[in-house]
Amino acid sequence: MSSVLREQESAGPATAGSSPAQPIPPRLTSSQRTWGRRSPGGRATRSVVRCRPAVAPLQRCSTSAPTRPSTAAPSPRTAAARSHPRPGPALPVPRSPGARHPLTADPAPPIPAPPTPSGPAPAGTWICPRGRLGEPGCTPGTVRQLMFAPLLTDRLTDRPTDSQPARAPPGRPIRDSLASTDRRRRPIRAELPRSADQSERRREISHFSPRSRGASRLPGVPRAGLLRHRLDRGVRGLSSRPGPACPGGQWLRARPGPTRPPEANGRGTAPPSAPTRPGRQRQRGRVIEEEMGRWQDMGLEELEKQYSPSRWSRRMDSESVIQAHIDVMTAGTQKAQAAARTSLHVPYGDGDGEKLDIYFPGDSSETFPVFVYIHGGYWQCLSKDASGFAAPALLSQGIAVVAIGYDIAPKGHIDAMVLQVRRSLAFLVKQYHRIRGIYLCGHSAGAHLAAMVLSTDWTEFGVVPDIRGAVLVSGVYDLEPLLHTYVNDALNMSLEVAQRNSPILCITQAVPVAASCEVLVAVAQHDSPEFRRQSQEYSQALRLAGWSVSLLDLASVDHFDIIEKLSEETYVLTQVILNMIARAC
Ligand SMILES: Nc1ccccc1C(=O)C[C@H](N)C(=O)O
Repeated sequence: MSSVLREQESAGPATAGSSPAQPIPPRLTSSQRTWGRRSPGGRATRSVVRCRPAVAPLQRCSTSAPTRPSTAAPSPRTAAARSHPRPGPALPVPRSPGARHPLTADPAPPIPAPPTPSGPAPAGTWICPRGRLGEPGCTPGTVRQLMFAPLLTDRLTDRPTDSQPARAPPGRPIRDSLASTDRRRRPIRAELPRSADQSERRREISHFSPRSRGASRLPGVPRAGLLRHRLDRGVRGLSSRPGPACPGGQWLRARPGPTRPPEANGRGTAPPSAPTRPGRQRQRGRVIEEEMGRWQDMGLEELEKQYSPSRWSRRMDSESVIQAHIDVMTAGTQKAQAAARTSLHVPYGDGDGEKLDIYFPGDSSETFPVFVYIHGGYWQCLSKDASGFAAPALLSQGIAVVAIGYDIAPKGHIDAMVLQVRRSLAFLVKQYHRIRGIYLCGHSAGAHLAAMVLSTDWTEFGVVPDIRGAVLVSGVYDLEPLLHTYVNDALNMSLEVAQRNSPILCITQAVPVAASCEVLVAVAQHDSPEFRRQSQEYSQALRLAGWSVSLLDLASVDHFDIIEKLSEETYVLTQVILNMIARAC
């Protein structure tokens, strides 16, 4: 181990050197473990699993799952991404037993035997193997529903590369502010051949999913051109009181009003009460159907609401849910630091913010998988000091945790943040030779940064991190809509910056080895429709580029507790991550 990474013994009694690193224990039945695996030949699988943390009564589940035809035509945006100057991540990592990692001095350890199935899945586990629903491993109460991603076409347009930020003139929808570029754009359909099998599946899905009648997509995500989504009424307005201080940065709070003058950062004004299209409402608190358009057609007020995750939580009001999030993440991290052996504030660069925290599993003398967490906070809030909360659940399974720090805005610029997280990974790989695979995880803005890491050309870094999995939780993958919201006040992105930092525009064609990196895109039921759409479209685009991707729609959670609960060993996402690591080890 490099001296820079030598552990500082800050271990508490619980884990310090006590338990030897255990191989990740089996948690799922053999059929369950096949969930999300790659199809023969390395083609990406496509699966959307809607799941519920608690055991829920089985509604119905289908019995077969088609894979995307391998002859699928790439979307124009994917095609554009392929010609992007950045080449795809090449991950030439030997996986055979006894092989040497090209970047380590130590021989790679023998690959442990896959976990043996032992009994039924833990309560609340919902994982469904593709094509095996209905088999013994897929028991009533474990599966809510299985759906397939739709073929989203309306956002798959080619983009201008203007360096001028877009503006929304007063009283006009965002779309009008894009007129100079948008009118030149012709929406290009990226439909894939639709087999009879797929049509059949859509019928099955709508039959089995009464709450998503006729929709073969995530609820809340638009059908091409027209969004018919359901959401609870009772979205709370925001208080005008100033919010609590946000550790690591300024307080983030969406303003209720859109009355701001046009500014150089790309935001413009919008009508004070830019109406969304009329929706059909039932009673307060009950499910409604509402029609909305693309983000370009939204008024600024609606767009700000869509990009204010706290306004979609059903647990608390906007300010409370953010404050609770900060508190929970910080307290969880402190608890983890008190119990684990750690190396804190390890510099990976010269900048003040370029530090990372390492949490070591009980026995770190052997090689171990590393879970690298990139925090969220809209690139303006939180820090690595609130990023160790998931460590206890992972350390106990022999997985090290690394929390990455980066310079948030306004000090940090989005280009710099992307570079920092890339450099932090390169640093880890160069400095520490006992890493047995990296599993990236990012939440919200951190998911964006993690997604940018996936499209890194590592040649300029001199190393190729062995990224075997990526878990992208409630992320933003197309930054352009943010240009028109309060989020860009601190980020100050131009259209050009937003585009070159939009993962959906940087997707690289998966090469066979890169395809062995499993990507899990997770989104919360109570994320906003725009967040949900972004997750769906990004996962779809990755899949079309040959990546192995699963889209996970987590029921009964919002933008914040979807990640907070990672501190719980029994939480479904924790189980998915453990399972992903077990499969890849
Ligand atoms: N993702 C976060 C993580 C931590 C703290 C805040 C956020 C936010 O997104 C704040 C945003 N202004 C909101 O209205 O929800």
